[in-house]
Amino acid sequence: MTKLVQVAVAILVRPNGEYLLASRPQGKGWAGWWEFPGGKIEAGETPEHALIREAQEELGITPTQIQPWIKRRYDYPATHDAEAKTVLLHFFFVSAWQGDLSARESQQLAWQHPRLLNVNPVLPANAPIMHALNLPPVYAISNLAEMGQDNFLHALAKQLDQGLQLLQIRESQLATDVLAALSEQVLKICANYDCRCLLNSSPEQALQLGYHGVHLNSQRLLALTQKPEHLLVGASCHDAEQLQKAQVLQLDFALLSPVLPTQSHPEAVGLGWERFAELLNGLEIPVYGLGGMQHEHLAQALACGARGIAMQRAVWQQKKD
Ligand SMILES: Nc1nc2c([nH]c(=O)n2[C@@H]2O[C@H](COP(=O)(O)OP(=O)(O)OP(=O)(O)O)[C@@H](O)[C@H]2O)c(=O)[nH]1
Ligand SMILES: [Mg+2]
Repeated sequence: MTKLVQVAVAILVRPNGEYLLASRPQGKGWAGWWEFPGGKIEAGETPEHALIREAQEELGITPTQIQPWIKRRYDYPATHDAEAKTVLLHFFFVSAWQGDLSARESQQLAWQHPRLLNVNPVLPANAPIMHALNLPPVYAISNLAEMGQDNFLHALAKQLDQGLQLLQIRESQLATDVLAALSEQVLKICANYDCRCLLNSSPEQALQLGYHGVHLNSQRLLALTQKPEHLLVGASCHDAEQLQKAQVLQLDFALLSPVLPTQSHPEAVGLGWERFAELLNGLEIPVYGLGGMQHEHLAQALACGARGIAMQRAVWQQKKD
């Protein structure tokens, strides 16, 4: 049996979404590969303590805002410079720290834009993490039925100004020509921002209307045999079987709902956070929680291992800070 190594891993994030990678120094196993700063949890340490100690040792900073995220197990084979081992990685987001950041172990440091990874290779255990970081923590869903088009476009402009990066247009009640006109307007506004738009429809219609992506409902997901090309693809899931299907097809992300009771499906009880976390455990594709979500639920969703939250109502209301 190989040994199990517990590791605390820090994803340092700047307000603009960039995150920090470091190269593994010469002399360590997998030297030259890129990773997040961090290291082994020592006996008697909590993962948080190890995270802070490692950030001090490797970067000369003390994290002050720490958010637990995914735990991930990975089996490393033996290589020319390292023995075989199994790691249990405890990932944390670190969004604030004290001290001046510097490379204390002669490692190289590189800030990465979430969508333009420009260093390689990254440690193989991190592949699904890099994939998840391609996506932002908030996924907004349109709600014309309740808001009307003018209010929606107004609220959209405001959210784009505040950094919204992922949007689903979910308006299957609209006639084709009305949807086409709305889509043109939305895509035009979003083009001025770093926001990707998905249409809740068929891949064919999403492509035809010029969307960046398609969002499949669970029925479309279950009927799908191959990931549609040239589109960012998300899918709505309600159980383990649907999540598995989204993973097998290597979709870009899944939406799992309803986490909490919601106005749109008042008859549904909601999975609850515990079941939500259970369903996410071990999954390799990024997942958003949907159903009764408010901005303040983001930390809880991340702690369950989700990439973030999806909102159809609260996202269009002004954030209370
Ligand atoms: N720091 C870090 N380690 C990772 C990541 N992904 C990943 O698989 N690992 C693995 O987790 C283990 C971390 O050990 P480490 O060698 O960095 O430990 P350390 O900083 O305490 O250094 P040490 O070698 O002096 O004990 C390594 O096996 C490494 O391959 C990551 O993103 N960051
Ligand atoms: Mg380390």
